[in-house]
Amino acid sequence: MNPLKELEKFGQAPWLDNLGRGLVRSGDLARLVQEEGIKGVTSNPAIFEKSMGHTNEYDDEIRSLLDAGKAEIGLIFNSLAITDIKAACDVLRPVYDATKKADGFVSMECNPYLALDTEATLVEARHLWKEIGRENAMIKVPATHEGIPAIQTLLSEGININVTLLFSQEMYKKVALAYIAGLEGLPKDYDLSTVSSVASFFVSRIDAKIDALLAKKAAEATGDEKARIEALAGKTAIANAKLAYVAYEEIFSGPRWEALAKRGARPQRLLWASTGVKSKAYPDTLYVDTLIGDNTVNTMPPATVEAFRDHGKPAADTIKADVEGAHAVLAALPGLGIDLDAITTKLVEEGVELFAVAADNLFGAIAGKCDEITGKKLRISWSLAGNEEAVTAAQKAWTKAGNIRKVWAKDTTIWARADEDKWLGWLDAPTKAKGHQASLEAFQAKVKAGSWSDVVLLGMGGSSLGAEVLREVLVPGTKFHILDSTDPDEVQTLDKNIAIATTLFIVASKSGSTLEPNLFKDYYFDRVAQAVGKNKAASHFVAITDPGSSLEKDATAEGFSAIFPGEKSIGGRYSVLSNFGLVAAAAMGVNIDAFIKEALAAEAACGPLSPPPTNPGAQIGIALGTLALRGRDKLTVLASKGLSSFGAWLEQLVAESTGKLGKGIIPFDGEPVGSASAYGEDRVFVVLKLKGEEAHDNLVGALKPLGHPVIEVEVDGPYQLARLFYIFEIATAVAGSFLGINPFDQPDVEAAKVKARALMEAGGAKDSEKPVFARNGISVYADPANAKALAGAETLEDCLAAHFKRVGAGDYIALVAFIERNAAHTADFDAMRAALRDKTGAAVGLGFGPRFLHSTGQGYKGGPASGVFLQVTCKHVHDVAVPGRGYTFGAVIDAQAAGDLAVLTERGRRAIRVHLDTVDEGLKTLARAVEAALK
Ligand SMILES: O=C(CO)[C@@H](O)[C@H](O)[C@H](O)[C@H](O)COP(=O)(O)O
Ligand SMILES: O=C[C@H](O)COP(=O)(O)O
Repeated sequence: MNPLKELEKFGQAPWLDNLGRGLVRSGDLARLVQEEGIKGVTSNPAIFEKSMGHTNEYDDEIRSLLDAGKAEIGLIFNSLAITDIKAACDVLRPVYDATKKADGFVSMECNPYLALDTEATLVEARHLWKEIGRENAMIKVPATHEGIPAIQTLLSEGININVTLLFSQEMYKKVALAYIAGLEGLPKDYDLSTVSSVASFFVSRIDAKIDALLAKKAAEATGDEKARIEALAGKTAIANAKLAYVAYEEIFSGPRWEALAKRGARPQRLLWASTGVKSKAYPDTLYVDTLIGDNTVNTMPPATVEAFRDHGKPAADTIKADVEGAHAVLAALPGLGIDLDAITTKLVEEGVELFAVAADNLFGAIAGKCDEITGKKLRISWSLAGNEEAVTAAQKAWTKAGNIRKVWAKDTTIWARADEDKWLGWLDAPTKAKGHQASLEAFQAKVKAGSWSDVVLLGMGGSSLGAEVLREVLVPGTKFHILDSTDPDEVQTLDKNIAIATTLFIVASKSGSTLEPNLFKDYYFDRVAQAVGKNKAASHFVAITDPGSSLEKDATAEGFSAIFPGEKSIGGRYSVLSNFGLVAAAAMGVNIDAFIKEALAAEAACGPLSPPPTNPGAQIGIALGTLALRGRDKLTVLASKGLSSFGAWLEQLVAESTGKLGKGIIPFDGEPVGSASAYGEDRVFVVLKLKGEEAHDNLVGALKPLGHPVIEVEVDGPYQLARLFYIFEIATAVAGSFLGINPFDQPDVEAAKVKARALMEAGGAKDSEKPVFARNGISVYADPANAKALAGAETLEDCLAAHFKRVGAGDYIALVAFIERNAAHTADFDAMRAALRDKTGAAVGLGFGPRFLHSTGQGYKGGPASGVFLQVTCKHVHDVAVPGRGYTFGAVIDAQAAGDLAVLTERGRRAIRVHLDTVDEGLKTLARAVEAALK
């Protein structure tokens, strides 16, 4: 007779420790059940890793899940695994029926990441039980200290439990008692025969550990002692199992148990797991032959099933043989310095870890499959220039610590343990956007029907930069304008470019209280009222603002045509995939459905179960964080034409998120490209590329051999912009963890705002101090500390030379200009940036005020003290009054410049101001002077 089938006679059920789609589909499992006497199936993360990660058997289901928009890795895994478990349950159902619910079970393990979390295990186990929906399923919960209470609770809810990762007698007893207590917790009239449980006692792993120690001891011993030690090899695991069986017989007898048995309860069977031999020195059926006993299970890997069927030795109660000898084996260990308790404790820890690693690999493999099936639309390539090891080690550490899951669990311990958990609403912003896609599309239709000649978005920083990128990348040339400057020239330029009577205005401000958008609103409301009449003006206005903000109140009172809510748990710079970007996108004619789909794909790719090696956001963040700690903290953005606007948004995200407490990654966007040798040792390059476009390829090619780290991200088309937004949000949050800061506050933006407000209240900024230099309509101002550095300077060139002479290794330069942001001015500054970079070797940033105050301004003031600043202000020849405020835009921008400089100098930063009486001409003179100063 087939030895496998014979086991039944001796009360043991052979189960198969394997599951996969092919096994079920091919009919092999049914054959094993019908012909070979297999009575159950166990699965675990390592088993699923083999079947899902290394076959194509799941491709069809993955494809249809992806088509249905279900791209999250955990969701895909659960769906694939549950399909298999259900199918296997159906194959085993005849066994379940024939044995009157005593056998025929299929086990699915709870997510191993939850092994040390009672509450999460409960949620997961209940969910799996419900989803599988089969009476002959078992949910596997590990026998950790946290697992035991969950096991008892789940059993008391009538859920079948396979208790896994059991190694010690002590834990086994706790598990058996938890089973009894669980059954006792069920209602008095509950049919206890419907609840089943097995206690999976692991075998071969114990021998693997102990034998190694014995071998060491034997090597040190001689003669009889050596022989005695050698004779112990391959004995501990079996001895341990024998004693567990003794405990089993004790626990499942006596009055407490009998009371339950009378109500139909079945004893919790001991299941021998890990029964494939690990050492070739042992017979391959060792852990079956020796562990046969009444009411037991042995779950065997396929090779052991085959071996036992071929030459197994079924016999009655081998488990009960020589219990004395088993005691003697275990008693001999302490004398050899082997602490079995310590080893079994370690084995549980390792078991949890091993399954977590298997899950990492499994989820990574699923992520890889998804990319393979959909065709990877976002590709990352690296050249880490000597930092590979550090980055890989960091990636491993992040995987091991489960830090991506911690990000999603809003666990503040990975940042600065501040209030980071309150600012993570952006993590599932794409999912939420999908939920209100219809309202966005309705708004889009309304805007279209309105036949507006122009749409203008009024806002700052996080409320406007995303919209700017959306316009430039997705609908370039559209008459969608953005105003984010208080410079009177810039306001007037916009005025000239729009038809005021037929323009729709979107006032965007999360807080609703930011000065600039409120001034813009007052100004344009007045202008529209003049053009179309006071009572019609409000119909030309829409607001995007957080619920309860002052802007919401004003917009409601004034009767704006629509008010879109922001979300309080999403800070401005993380808000582009919420209404702040999406309402703007709708207004400018972006295909909302296509955009949200791409965002959802990124959310899925960066999800909690997407481990760092396959999680694009985590990968970039870990690299940026590691590199920053190694001195590569000047993030230089190089982009292809179609993505050239992305850098401005990225600058805000990175600088405002990381630049604080004297630390930070300082971003540089739009710096004119130079020769590879012009870049310092403190750079890290992020290259953004739209497929088919070139992104400074020659420079990038030359940077790598010079040892500069380069991270290249290529996307297939413009709509993958949504992925870039999301991935860099994750990357920034992850990089922030490396710096140990809170990536969601912006303490130093406020400092400059306070100063500017105080100046306005005091009647505006005034040049009370004597300039250090003044000639031909250009004057240079400096506070006493900075003036010292300019001492003796007689010309503008002298001042600049003395100022920039202070730039040292690792420093950066920032040109901050409170003048109109336009192409001509940018070109003049670009010339200065290139010259300064080439001469000093420092990274050179450019920011137009007040726009940059809501962006890089945070990093400049709060980040490392390595900045050297040149502020440029100008005289306002044609100033513009802000209605109802009693002051002009010119006065505001002057106060903002003065406020910013005051904070910089207060903090001891190297900063001077150059004031231009005539901006266009003055700027050209300044550019020439910079050039001359560097000679
Ligand atoms: O379901 C169970 C135990 O309940 C099994 O799948 C159990 O996890 C496996 O037997 C073991 O993980 C296999 O262990 P090993 O052979 O890798 O040491
Ligand atoms: O980045 C955010 C800006 O400081 C603007 O803030 P706000 O949206 O509250 O107006």
